[in-house]
Amino acid sequence: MTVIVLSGPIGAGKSSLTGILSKYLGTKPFYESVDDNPVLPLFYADPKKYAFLLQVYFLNTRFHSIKDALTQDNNVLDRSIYEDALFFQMNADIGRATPEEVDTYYELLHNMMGELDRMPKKNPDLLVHINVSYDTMIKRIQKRGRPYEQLSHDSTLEDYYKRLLRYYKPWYDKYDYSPKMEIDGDKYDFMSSEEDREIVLDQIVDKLKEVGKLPMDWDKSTDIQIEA
Ligand SMILES: Nc1ncnc2c1ncn2[C@@H]1O[C@H](COP(=O)(O)OP(=O)(O)O)[C@@H](O)[C@H]1O
Ligand SMILES: Nc1nc2c(ncn2[C@H]2C[C@H](O)[C@@H](COP(=O)(O)O)O2)c(=O)[nH]1
Repeated sequence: MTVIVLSGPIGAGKSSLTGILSKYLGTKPFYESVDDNPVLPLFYADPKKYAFLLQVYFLNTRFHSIKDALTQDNNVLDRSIYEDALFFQMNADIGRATPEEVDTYYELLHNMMGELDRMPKKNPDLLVHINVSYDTMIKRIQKRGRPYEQLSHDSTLEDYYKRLLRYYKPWYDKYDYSPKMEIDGDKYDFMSSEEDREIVLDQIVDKLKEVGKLPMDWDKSTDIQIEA
């Protein structure tokens, strides 16, 4: 079984690359709950009131996805559970959670991570992190068009998004649950450019070979079989 998780800020291209990668590798994609998430619009309308509820909602759905993913042979998840605390910590730091909510959240997270430790596969095999600049992030958020995420909807989101990018750098540097790699999301348009898509897929395949999850002689013409 091979588990690949994507990470990166809002609009970085995680869901898009999850779809591309899982199709390419012949594995199952797992997406985080966004369009069917009833708390997300409430959070953007009143972050202080809903930050804790949203975090618990996401933690719960991420946990479900991980459990589902572990019943499949190989899979790609569009966001890691390890980013959960990053989001909540940032929201707490800007006063959107009470100390009691912070304590309860960390206790819950700790309990859930403890459950993960008991699962047949504790950690992913590879984390693929998509780096984007603020400008790219905003362009992609606009392109995707969820109304409540737009700067035109709420100008304070500029500070929120810039802050989020600042939290990601140390988070990625510290991440050590699995091998990891970065994709340059500013440089490669893996959505519209076939050439860029190939470059990015090659980078991921090379890393999977390096960490022993694909045979060294594997190439695109071979039947796609991720090594157990
Ligand atoms: N590398 C890329 N180049 C150009 N457009 C992209 C790229 N990655 C994603 N997009 C576009 O940006 C938007 C956000 O991508 P998405 O995959 O939903 O991001 P995320 O899941 O990280 O929030 C979508 O409209 C998608 O088509
Ligand atoms: N407060 C939090 N917001 C979160 C979290 N995970 C995702 N999100 C938000 C950010 C986006 O508006 C939306 C989807 O995220 P994408 O990166 O997939 O675009 O959900 C979280 O843990 N806390």
